Amino acid sequence: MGLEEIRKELDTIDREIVQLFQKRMDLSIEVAKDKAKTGKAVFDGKREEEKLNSISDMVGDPLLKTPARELFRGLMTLSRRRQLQYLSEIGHKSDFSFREVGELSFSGKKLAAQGVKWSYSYLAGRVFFQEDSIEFVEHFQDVLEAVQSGKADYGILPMDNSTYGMVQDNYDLLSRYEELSVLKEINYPVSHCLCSAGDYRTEEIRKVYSHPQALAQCREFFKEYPFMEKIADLNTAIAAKKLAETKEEYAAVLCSRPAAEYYGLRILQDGVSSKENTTRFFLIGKEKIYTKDADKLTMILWAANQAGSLYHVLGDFTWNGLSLSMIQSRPVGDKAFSYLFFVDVSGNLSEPEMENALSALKEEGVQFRILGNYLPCKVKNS
Ligand SMILES: O=C(O)C(=O)C[C@]1(C(=O)O)C=C[C@@H](O)C=C1
Repeated sequence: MGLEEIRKELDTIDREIVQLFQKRMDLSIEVAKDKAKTGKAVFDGKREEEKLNSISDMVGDPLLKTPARELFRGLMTLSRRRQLQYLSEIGHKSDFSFREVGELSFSGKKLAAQGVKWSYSYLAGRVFFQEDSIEFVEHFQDVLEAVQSGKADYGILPMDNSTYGMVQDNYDLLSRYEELSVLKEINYPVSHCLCSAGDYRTEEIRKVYSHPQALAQCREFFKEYPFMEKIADLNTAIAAKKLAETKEEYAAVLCSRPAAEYYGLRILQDGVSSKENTTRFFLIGKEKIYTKDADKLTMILWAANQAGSLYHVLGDFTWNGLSLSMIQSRPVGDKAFSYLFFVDVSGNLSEPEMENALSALKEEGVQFRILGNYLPCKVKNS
């Protein structure tokens, strides 16, 4: 048989497959109608497992058993997706404990930020809050404690940096505060300058103080000056404030330009970090709310430690046409080499696609927590 002939036969088979596929999907609606009456869950794991086993028994070629299982798992996922779509069309809503609100209001509200004035948390917080509504705390955890206890209405935390990656401690912290949620993402351009208390040239500096993230974001700079000792501090602006007080000789800090100016330091070099260096901050609140224009959702997933579980979980998003922009893992802690996943997905909780994807996860018994559904905000370089 030549290629032309083979293709003709493939076309005939595909036509039959499409007809059967349509027939199967029509039956899915009938199943959904029945389940709407009886209240049975869309997902029936036992039935799916039995079906997959009988499919692999039916397939003669051992090499085709696993692909056939995959094909039918896909078909049943589509069937569930169609059923959930139908159920949401007839008014069945899932409760994800988040409420849609008109808009977020920050006026007259207090924001907790780590550090001191002109820290990057302060600068990012200033995008939405007046100077006198920002209260400083010492550690990142204190930010979450302040929101949890009601001492502050909101809190701000750096989560990721475009040069150095995730702020692991803050992801770990956020996973532990179940009552809190993410209300906004602020992408703030971060440009560090090297500054000292005295009149030095860059090559005379022997010690550089800053937050470990800032020191890491300037690693290209340190390659040129390997003799400089890098010393971690709680915050870039705290380091600047301390140096202004101690006036330590041949020492410098990496901090924002406004921090250097405010604490009266001398700028030896500006733009030490890369031009594109941007930090992603989360604005944290206590209410589980989202706005109509929210188009990004962050969640934590606990995927079972078995073959393909993460693949199937993520499949629920792709099957619903939702794109994943980030996935990062963190150790769970109490069990060696057990991980949870932070996932960013495009979409809004009130859209059927999102509702369907999350309902599918819920029905499949996947453990997850929505951290927030928000509209990201990008601050331009000043
Ligand atoms: O049999 C059912 O209960 C269905 O909903 C149908 C179906 C399928 O497409 O075969 C889909 C979802 C269930 O998890 C199991 C099977």
